[in-house]
Amino acid sequence: MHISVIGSGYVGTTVAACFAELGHKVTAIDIDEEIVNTLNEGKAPIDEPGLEDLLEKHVGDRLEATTSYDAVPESDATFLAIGTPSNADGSIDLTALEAAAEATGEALAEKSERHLVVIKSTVTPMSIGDVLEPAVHRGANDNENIEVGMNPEFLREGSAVSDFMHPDKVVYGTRSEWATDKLHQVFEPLLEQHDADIVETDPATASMIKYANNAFLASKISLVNDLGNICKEFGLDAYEVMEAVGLDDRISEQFLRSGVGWGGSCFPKDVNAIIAAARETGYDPALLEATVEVNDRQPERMLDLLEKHVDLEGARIAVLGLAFKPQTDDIRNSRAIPTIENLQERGAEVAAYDPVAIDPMRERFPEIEYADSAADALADADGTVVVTDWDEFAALDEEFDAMKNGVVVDGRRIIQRRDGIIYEGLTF
Ligand SMILES: NC(=O)C1=CN([C@@H]2O[C@H](COP(=O)(O)OP(=O)(O)OC[C@H]3O[C@@H](n4cnc5c(N)ncnc54)[C@H](O)[C@@H]3O)[C@@H](O)[C@H]2O)C=CC1
Ligand SMILES: O=C(O)[C@H]1O[C@H](OP(=O)(O)OP(=O)(O)OC[C@H]2O[C@@H](n3ccc(=O)[nH]c3=O)[C@H](O)[C@@H]2O)[C@H](O)[C@@H](O)[C@@H]1O
Repeated sequence: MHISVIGSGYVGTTVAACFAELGHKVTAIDIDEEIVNTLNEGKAPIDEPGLEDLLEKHVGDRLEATTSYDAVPESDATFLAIGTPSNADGSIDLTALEAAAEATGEALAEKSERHLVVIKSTVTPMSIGDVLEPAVHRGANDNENIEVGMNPEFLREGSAVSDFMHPDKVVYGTRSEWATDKLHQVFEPLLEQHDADIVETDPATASMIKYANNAFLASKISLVNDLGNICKEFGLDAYEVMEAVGLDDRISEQFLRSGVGWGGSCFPKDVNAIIAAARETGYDPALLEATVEVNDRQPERMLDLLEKHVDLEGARIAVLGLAFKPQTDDIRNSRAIPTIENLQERGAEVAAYDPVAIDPMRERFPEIEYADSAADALADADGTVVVTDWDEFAALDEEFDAMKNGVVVDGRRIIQRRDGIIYEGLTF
């Protein structure tokens, strides 16, 4: 098959490279010329394990990038993987996706065979029928050969290629048997090599499945954090408790790591978007609001613990970890951001370190000190907080001896307790 993929960010580039690996001819389309040029050199515009190998293998052969939508009508199906950020009130901002949907429609206005346009972006259920389908059809001058479907994506940053190639489920959100068959032709080569459940449903339900998935995972972590905070008050270790709880198959051992909370480009925006969409209907999503509230409180709790041992006014505090999770330089909604803001409000001087995420954080906080290593950040520090669970922090040992006061508040349960430090786990 020939597939066009509009948008070459985290999802679009991964999807395009993986479709090529599955044997499809792929045209990747992005408005950003720099991204297109990078892709056509066989290089990855984002840092994801295995992605550049796939691009090197397929660019110039099965995979080509361009800024032009001309290849859209020549392809058999088009996937839209455009960002869906938040408005100031948390609701979904569809501006970029709607523009791309309309441009896709325009490219298909003269097409005389049936063509499937698939929304890959995460969008609120009603926005497909209310905004995106109308945009495609408006662009296509109501060409009746064009149909819109939904195929949500569940990959994680840091393991995007592997997650795409080994999904638990593939969701086909369509309005006709023809569209379901078309989507199945796209995924058949993947499903031949990997056993995944196929869910066949309508587009709105498909997009709600995506929100429910992310809301469930974010709420699971917030629940674990709430229980973890209670454990801490009782002097108990939430990790020991959750290890036992996770033995229950109905709960599962995954996503039970308590600490400073969830960040990233998706959980915060998606939980807020579904809350805003629910409120628009008049429904008050009380549990999801609590999910956000618990998450927002964790950095402050971490600093309250620190302040039990250190007067933060004028103190030098090392912040270990700036990325929203390990194996990425992505700082979007990282828990390091409220942690640093809060430290500044409390009068502390921040010495920050991360193996890869210093440059993006420097743009956000140009005024703080960035250390070249964890050891340098710890030197002469009055205290340290651990925000990201990078493996290299687990190996820290005598580096703590260079601290002025060896107070360590561990937001991720990654630091080994040792003599000479005052260790406080956030939930343990
Ligand atoms: N990042 C992730 O791990 C995941 C993201 N998603 C969802 O996938 C969607 C895309 O997310 P990302 O890939 O992270 O976004 P991104 O911001 O990394 O990439 C979007 C790309 O679209 C391009 N673009 C914007 N307007 C365009 C237009 N009119 N025509 C062509 N290209 C255009 C931009 O230049 C950019 O390269 C979002 O809805 C997100 O929620 C879903 C699962 C995982
Ligand atoms: O919609 C999306 O974009 C994606 O969002 C998440 O993926 P991602 O944000 O890349 O990363 P996760 O591994 O889920 O971690 C998210 C946050 O939760 C935190 N987390 C995770 C697990 C845990 O037990 N505890 C915990 O605090 C991480 O530190 C991180 O800040 C989902 O896991 C993906 O399935 C989904 O496709």
